[in-house]
Amino acid sequence: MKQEQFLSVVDRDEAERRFRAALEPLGPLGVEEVALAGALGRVLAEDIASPVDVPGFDRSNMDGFAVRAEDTYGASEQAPRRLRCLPEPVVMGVLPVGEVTEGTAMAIPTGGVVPRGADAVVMVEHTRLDGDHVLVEKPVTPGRAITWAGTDIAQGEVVLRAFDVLSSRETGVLAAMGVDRVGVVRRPRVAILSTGDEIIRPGTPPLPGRIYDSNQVILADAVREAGGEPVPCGITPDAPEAVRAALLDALAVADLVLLSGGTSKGPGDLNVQVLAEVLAPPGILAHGVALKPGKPLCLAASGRKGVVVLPGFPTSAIFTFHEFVAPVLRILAGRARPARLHGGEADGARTWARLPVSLGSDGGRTEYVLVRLTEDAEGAAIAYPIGKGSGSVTTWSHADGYFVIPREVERVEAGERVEILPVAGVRPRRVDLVIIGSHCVGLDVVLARLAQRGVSSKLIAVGSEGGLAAVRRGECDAAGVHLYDARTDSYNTPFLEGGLVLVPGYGRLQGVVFRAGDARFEGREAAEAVRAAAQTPGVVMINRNRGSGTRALVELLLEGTRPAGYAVEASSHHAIGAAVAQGRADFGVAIDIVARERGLGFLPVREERFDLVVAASRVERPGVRALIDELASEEVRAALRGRGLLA
Ligand SMILES: Nc1nc2c(c(=O)[nH]1)N[C@H]1C(S)=C(S)[C@@H](COP(=O)(O)OP(=O)(O)OC[C@H]3O[C@@H](n4cnc5c(N)ncnc54)[C@H](O)[C@@H]3O)O[C@H]1N2
Ligand code: MOO
Repeated sequence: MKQEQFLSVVDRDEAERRFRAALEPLGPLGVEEVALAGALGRVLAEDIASPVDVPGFDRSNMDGFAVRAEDTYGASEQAPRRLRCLPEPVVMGVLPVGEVTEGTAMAIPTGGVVPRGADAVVMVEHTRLDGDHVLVEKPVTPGRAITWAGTDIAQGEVVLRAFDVLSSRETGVLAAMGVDRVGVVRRPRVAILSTGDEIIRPGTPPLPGRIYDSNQVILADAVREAGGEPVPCGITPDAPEAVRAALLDALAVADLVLLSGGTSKGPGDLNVQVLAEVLAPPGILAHGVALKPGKPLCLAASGRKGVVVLPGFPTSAIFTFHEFVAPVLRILAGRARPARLHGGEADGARTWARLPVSLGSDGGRTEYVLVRLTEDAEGAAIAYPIGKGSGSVTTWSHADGYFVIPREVERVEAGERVEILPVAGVRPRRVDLVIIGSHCVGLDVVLARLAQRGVSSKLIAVGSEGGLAAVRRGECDAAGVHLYDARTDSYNTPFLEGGLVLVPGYGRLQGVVFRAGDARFEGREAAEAVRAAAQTPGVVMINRNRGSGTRALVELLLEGTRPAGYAVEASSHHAIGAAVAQGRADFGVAIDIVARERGLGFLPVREERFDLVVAASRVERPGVRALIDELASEEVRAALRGRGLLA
């Protein structure tokens, strides 16, 4: 099959308009009856009027005696009223046969039916027994300790309304009215199909070049959250026949069909062509939408059944799901709320935040930038863009919200204010400790300990320099840094200035990593091995990004040489480990933990310091105090050593 260009890239709102128009009239699906036991989370399809009074009878609220209030007037401990006890007490669950008349009382339990003639209940604590009489020591007014029939719910009263979502509060009320089956809106069935030769199921062993199917899971659960019922359809290879067969099956069972992947321009991106062949009119409505993430999105319909090919990249897939699909699902499920995720009316909390960094945008595409929020010293919100790209799976799960860069805007400057819109299902929460900077496994150890102590934290990974800048601007409590100063040949301390305090962290052993058994490195001394490798034809290195502490070390070892691979700059220790393990490079510089985790050879060079930098003005904050205490504690230092760190 030949590759075709995107039909035409349309505006976001135009794409949505076409999709909605094709599905019209759009409203809740039909009604189905379910047992109360399975009604949680369902949407009521009808108003519920109570078939009974609740309570169904005048009920005593106390253990005591049913009396005529007027017989107790004037009673006191000194001068109690003496009433004759009727021989038959009220029995739970049974209508009393006797009657309370002037000068008499009937023993009654809490929840018992108030007998004829009585208009109040005296609690047992205010009475004494005297043979077959009861002495009442306190007067009661009519109605005292009685709940009258129908005062909680009157028969015929509408208690729950159509489109109420049933939570435990509502199901309890239904039970109290004796209702055990309810009419609810049928849940839209959403078929979910992942496509791609490289996609494998979670739970199977990892394979080189393969990717776990995360879209299927996040989409299925997002469908549930929107009130739908996912119909997982598994993984289909990039083969038109396979996709066609799976699509036909999906169309037969579902109210809406979602595919992910295979919608851009690669040779395996055939899904849209299969759609074009298989779908009944109107077919494809938009393929290519001017937004980021999500450009290759394809919106289609087969009859009035929506069919959507979401981009394969996880962030793009879930973002476009929430933009275009979830609102439709909520309507079908009877859960529609009037406001859209963005635009016009408010939907959840909206806030403004300041951007700490400048940001370029493609222009020509509406760009959605997912952010993590923190606060500056004055409590103003700061929005850190999560710059991991559409292929990231953690961007969505880390995001506290997002902002929109309109099509015509090509750059947003540091310091500009942006409007933060909520990410579906997320309520930004305050944490006790915000750390911005470089990430390290050791930091995970410390933060896990803090969590056990009830100290919540948020880590925004922007690298050492970004962290230092953030702590200077007062945007966080601490920065994790490993910054090398060549002039003093030392770490971190030279970068401290007025108002910043160093909290000692730990060391990480840096060295040369290579595939175990490689005679060019095995058993040699690091500097000498790199010197020789740099002269050997065919040896390929992998470099670190400029500005990183490790890069400075690489330069030192290379002594001005530029072996093959020098221009390839990975941005983390793990990336160095992967490149060497997978044979894309023969050596690189990383920390020994990476070598150990991947079974690589390691030639030690020197220790790098990972410390925390705190603003002096924040040292006494409880979260920061706890961080300092934990880092100094012997348990944490032992745990750090256990992870191979020098503590
Ligand atoms: N030459 C061009 N290439 C690309 C363009 C373009 O305009 N011209 N658009 C880019 C954009 S933007 C996006 S977004 C991606 C989307 O591509 P597809 O929707 O065709 O998705 P795939 O190529 O199949 O996969 C992309 C990526 O996502 C991974 N993936 C796929 N399915 C899953 C899944 N179920 N779970 C987890 N991850 C999944 C897949 O392995 C790929 O890594 O195209 C750009 N390319
Ligand atoms: O649209 Mo893609 O989602 O930008 O990466």
